[in-house]
Amino acid sequence: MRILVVGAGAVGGYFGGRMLAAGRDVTFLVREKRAQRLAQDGLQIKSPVGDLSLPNPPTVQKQDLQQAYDLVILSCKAYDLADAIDSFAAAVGPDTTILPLLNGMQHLDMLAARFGAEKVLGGQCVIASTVDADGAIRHLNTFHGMTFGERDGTESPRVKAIGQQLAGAGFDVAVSTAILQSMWEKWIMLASLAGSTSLMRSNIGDIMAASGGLEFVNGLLGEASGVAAANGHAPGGPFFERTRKMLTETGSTLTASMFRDIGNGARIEADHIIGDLLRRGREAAVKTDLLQVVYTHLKTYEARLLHQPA
Ligand SMILES: NC(=O)C1=CN([C@@H]2O[C@H](COP(=O)(O)OP(=O)(O)OC[C@H]3O[C@@H](n4cnc5c(N)ncnc54)[C@H](OP(=O)(O)O)[C@@H]3O)[C@@H](O)[C@H]2O)C=CC1
Ligand SMILES: CC(C)(CO)C(=O)C(=O)O
Repeated sequence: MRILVVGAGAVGGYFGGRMLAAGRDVTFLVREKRAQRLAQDGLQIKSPVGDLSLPNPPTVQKQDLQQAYDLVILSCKAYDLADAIDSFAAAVGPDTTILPLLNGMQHLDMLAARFGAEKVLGGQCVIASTVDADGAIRHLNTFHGMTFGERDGTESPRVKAIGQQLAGAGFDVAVSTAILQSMWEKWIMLASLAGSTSLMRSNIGDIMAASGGLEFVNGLLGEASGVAAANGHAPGGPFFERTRKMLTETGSTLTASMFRDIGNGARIEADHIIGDLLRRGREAAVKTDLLQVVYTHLKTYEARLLHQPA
């Protein structure tokens, strides 16, 4: 199976690198600077479950993409999505399947609009990884899983084939018959964690120590869950309880990558993770007051980034 991984960043570099090391036919679609870095230093993964050093990983840039691939794994940030879609379009043929790993949901609609709904799987990954200043992928804990499935919940031959191809490639793989529900649940958790830690400028433990902190996090989780329910994906009881416990744990040092990105002056997925949830909530007349405050806060940060020197 010919696999094109779009982006060799924290997610794509990690999973693509593991697949490559396991002998899968993987090529990374990259932009010029990343291509140069990979040619010079190779793909380096630093991980508590095992480092990898892959000299000369196969890369291609958009102007050289000529053939269709069997599987396109999409791992760009949401703010790069429109550009990435244009970049990998030449790799999508009649039999190509697209497996996106972005957080949020809106990318599914954008991909379906461009390539046809039947080409697009649902997908998500459980990992915490980042790209160091030297270009190496740093895996921050021991979780590394990828889950995907048909959006209509069927167990199609193609998801079985992809599951077989990715199994044994050095990370956990699961084919799901309820991938949209899983994606919504992850979105609820992430929007609540990213929203609260970014707005309150600290970790969950500090928010819990603050007057009104517990009520704020519970309120945000309630709003996000309300939007999901109004969109036909009410969070399951066990998921909700687990998430509520995790997001309200006294002394927890938990933060979201969005909080850390803000600290580093980096770009964030404000529209994809919070703005889109807010929009869907408004359309369904769900209470979204706290989400609105979070969104305004994040958009203010983005406005400030625009006039700060790089
Ligand atoms: N990192 C994590 O722990 C997790 C991330 N996610 C989600 O996964 C998605 C990806 O995140 P992450 O990997 O952290 O992001 P990164 O910024 O680390 O990686 C994204 C990569 O996509 C590349 N890219 C963007 N546009 C193009 C293009 N047109 N052509 C080729 N390459 C392109 C970027 O290239 P360049 O280097 O040129 O900028 C970059 O290397 C996000 O939606 C995120 O929310 C989900 C779970 C965990
Ligand atoms: C799920 C979680 C919290 C794991 O890193 C995440 O995706 C993020 O922080 O952006």
